[in-house]
Amino acid sequence: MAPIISIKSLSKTYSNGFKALDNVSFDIEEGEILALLGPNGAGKTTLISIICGMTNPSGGQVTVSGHDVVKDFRKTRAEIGLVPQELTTDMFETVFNTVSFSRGLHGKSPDPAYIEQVLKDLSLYDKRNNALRELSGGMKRRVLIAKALSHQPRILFLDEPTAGVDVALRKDMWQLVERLRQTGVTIILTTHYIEEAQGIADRVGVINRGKLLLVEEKNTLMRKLGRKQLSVVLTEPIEVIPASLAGYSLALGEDGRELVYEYELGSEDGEIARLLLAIDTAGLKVGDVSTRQTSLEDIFVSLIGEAA
Ligand SMILES: Nc1ncnc2c1ncn2[C@@H]1O[C@H](COP(=O)(O)OP(=O)(O)OP(=O)(O)O)[C@@H](O)[C@H]1O
Repeated sequence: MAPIISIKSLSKTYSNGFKALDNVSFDIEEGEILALLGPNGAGKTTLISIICGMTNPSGGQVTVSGHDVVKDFRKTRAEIGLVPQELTTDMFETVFNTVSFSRGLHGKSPDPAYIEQVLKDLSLYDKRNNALRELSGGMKRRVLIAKALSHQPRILFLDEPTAGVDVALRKDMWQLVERLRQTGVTIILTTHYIEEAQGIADRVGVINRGKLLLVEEKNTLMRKLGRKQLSVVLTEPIEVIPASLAGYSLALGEDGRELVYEYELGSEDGEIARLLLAIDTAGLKVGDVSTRQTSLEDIFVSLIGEAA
């Protein structure tokens, strides 16, 4: 199947000479959830702005459903909903009118029943006749999402949707993303809450200083770069690791009570049992054992560190 979004050799140099994107190429498949990760200033918003036709690229091309985002702006923009980081709209307008108006801007005929449903889905229905200035920060965030969904887009961009929102709203947002995924909407999100991306994304892209470092299936990435740690707490401290355990790459904790063993995911077949037996044979008494798995955040931090 042809990708829904295709990005080829995309570059962006701002008028002040700053290169925000450098030769970025990748495809986005219909129906997937892609998490774009990167530190502040990496170029994520610039990339999203170009795909949404709000910023012109300096080089390269982006197509949405086969249409060029610059030449066929109206066609491509109609397929996209964008949830920006901030609400910039008339604060005296009501919630319902704001969202309805957004639908009209994308050239769709009015559909009050659909707008009502969107407001209900986002727990905004009770506030439909309130002016935006009367809403809390969290509710304004919900209005941003309602606006982005007002014209039934096939693609939804969420730029930092959960930054600065409370736990309940974050949960609601991820549930909404999950519901939209089930209806076949393609979702691209940026977030600094990497553990949330780990939970919801099908694929992960990492951008740093305008360059795409990788884009990969989340599970493949976790398998390739993920590691596990086994921590064995001893009842009595030791000064050195016994020679009989030299075959295992063990690290001894500072207090001499903890042996840490790192291994690759998927390679644990029988190895842990052998190690525990070897520890016992070496005369060490085990008080506690625990494991820890590398998170997407650990992988992200090491990727960004390597690229620095
Ligand atoms: N209009 C502009 N003119 C000049 N430089 C810009 C402009 N817009 C963005 N930049 C610069 O381009 C770089 C990328 O910015 P961008 O907003 O795309 O990053 P980001 O990855 O979205 O960051 P964040 O996570 O902080 O939102 C930054 O260094 C930023 O200062």
